[in-house]
Amino acid sequence: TRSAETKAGNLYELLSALPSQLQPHVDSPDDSTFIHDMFGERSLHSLVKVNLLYVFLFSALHPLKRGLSEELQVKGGSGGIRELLKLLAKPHVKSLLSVHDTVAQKSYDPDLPPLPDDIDDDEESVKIIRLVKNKEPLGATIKCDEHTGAILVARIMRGGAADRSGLIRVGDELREVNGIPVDDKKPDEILRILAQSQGAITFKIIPGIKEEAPSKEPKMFVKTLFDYEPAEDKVIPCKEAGLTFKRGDILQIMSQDDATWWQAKQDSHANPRAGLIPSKEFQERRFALRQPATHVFQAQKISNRRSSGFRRSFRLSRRDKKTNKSMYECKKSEQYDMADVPTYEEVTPHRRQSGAMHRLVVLVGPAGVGLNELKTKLLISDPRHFSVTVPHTSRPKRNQEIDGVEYHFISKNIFETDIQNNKFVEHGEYNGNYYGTSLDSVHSVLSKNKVCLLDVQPHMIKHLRTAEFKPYVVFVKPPPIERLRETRRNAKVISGKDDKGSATPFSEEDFLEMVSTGQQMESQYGHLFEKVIVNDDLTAAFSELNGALKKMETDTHWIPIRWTHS
Ligand SMILES: Nc1ncnc2c1ncn2[C@@H]1O[C@H](COP(=O)(O)OP(=O)(O)OP(=O)(O)O)[C@@H](O)[C@H]1O
Repeated sequence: TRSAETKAGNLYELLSALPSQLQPHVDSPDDSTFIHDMFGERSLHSLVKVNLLYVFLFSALHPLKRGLSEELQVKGGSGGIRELLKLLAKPHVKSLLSVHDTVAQKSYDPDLPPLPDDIDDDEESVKIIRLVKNKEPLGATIKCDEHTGAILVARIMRGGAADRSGLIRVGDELREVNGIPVDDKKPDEILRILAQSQGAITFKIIPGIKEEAPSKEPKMFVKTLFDYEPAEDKVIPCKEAGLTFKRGDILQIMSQDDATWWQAKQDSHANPRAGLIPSKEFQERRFALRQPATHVFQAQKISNRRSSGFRRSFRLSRRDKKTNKSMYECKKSEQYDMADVPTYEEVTPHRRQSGAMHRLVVLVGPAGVGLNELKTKLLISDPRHFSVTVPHTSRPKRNQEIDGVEYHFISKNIFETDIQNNKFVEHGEYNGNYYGTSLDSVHSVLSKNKVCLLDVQPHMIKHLRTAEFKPYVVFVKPPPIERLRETRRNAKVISGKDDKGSATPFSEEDFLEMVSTGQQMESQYGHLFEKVIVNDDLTAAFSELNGALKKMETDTHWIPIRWTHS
């Protein structure tokens, strides 16, 4: 027994070491937890122990397998043998060994039922299918044919149990489940029978005439631009078959055969089973039907607040500290654009080739959140790598200023023509003069192979989303108000209401506005943000931003596929 225990001890060690040995071959955290749980199971350890004891008794004492007790008795009376005889005579040891034998001799091959003999001649092609059902759903949906009333397989979920079996096809007609005829039953009742069935389920099926051609569509990935919870979707044909996702998740589209319900799986999950998601067209349609009145109203409300809450400046490039704030009002239309219903965007992995132009870094956030502070820190940290644009203005040049350094000075007429010709990313008016950031000024930074840091109002992002700029949009978000009060105790905000642009400590109203504007921006434009950084502790926020930008340059990121074929 000691030797058996030593073996068992070694085996336990082996069992406990296995999960970490297997770790490198396991991709998903779910699988890793499963392996840990399985090898850590006490019942598995006990089984090993029983088996070893058995093996020890019957192979170590070989050839005494039969009539072991008698043989031992013949051998006579050492203390050890007597003890072993006593042990073997105990009823629970006897039952344990007989259980072992029963289990070891059992055949676990599926036991298929005989073919039913009542098959009609014209039902030659009937299929009897037996699937063993575990906790996993079957991965098929059924429907009642409008004309014939037959129960048909409506959909096979890619990667699900039915799909993997390869035995059930879309269009197959279901005749019986576990011997129960289904032709007089409604799909709901059949689903109930299926849900109640444990273990093996037998289906009698008439194969559909049209065999489903295996899909040869190329792999398509999308970034989701909205949150989806099938349990809350009143029209999904089968809630259990739905796929939950959060805005920003990357999904692989497995089937678009159905115009309303696509099949997709989470790219990051190892689970091969697809789930139902609303198709792009369907989601757009129902969004449009649901929203019209509220959206116009919301857009109006937001744009009223935005004149102060969404303000931005060209402060970094200016030397004149006195008038460096809120110099212009936004002129572009900020109406909600119904063409931009956020559903899915087709994406593809992208990695910047060394030496290739950098992606444009677009920073957005509510006024006062710290965009300038973060930008300045980046510039100081590596002035040869990061840069900002030089803005244009129609105001007269001051003595100490140099054209092309603080500003590009141009006349009001030229400024107006340039506006007409869409030469500006953003422009505005302040004290009777125009100010603006031109597209050329962005090109100029990028062509020097520098990372261009540009802060804009969030509604401008969509104009920058081009193959050339491949913008990497960072949203700088304010922390909760209690943290703002704490961290900004000594900070100054340049008041937008005050023409002199004097710096004053943040007021409670500034904090409230910052937080609420931040929330509005996130809910309206969040689908366009690639990175969200909470500017709580400044040093932490800066290092997070710096880290994200390094990754942007070296790692593979998902970008819209339309940016790759320009
Ligand atoms: N994490 C932080 N902790 C403490 N103070 C901060 C933090 N971030 C920014 N500040 C301070 O808040 C003030 C406003 O920051 P900053 O000017 O960078 O904001 P902004 O977003 O550029 O504002 P605006 O859009 O109005 O120009 C500055 O005094 C800045 O030093």
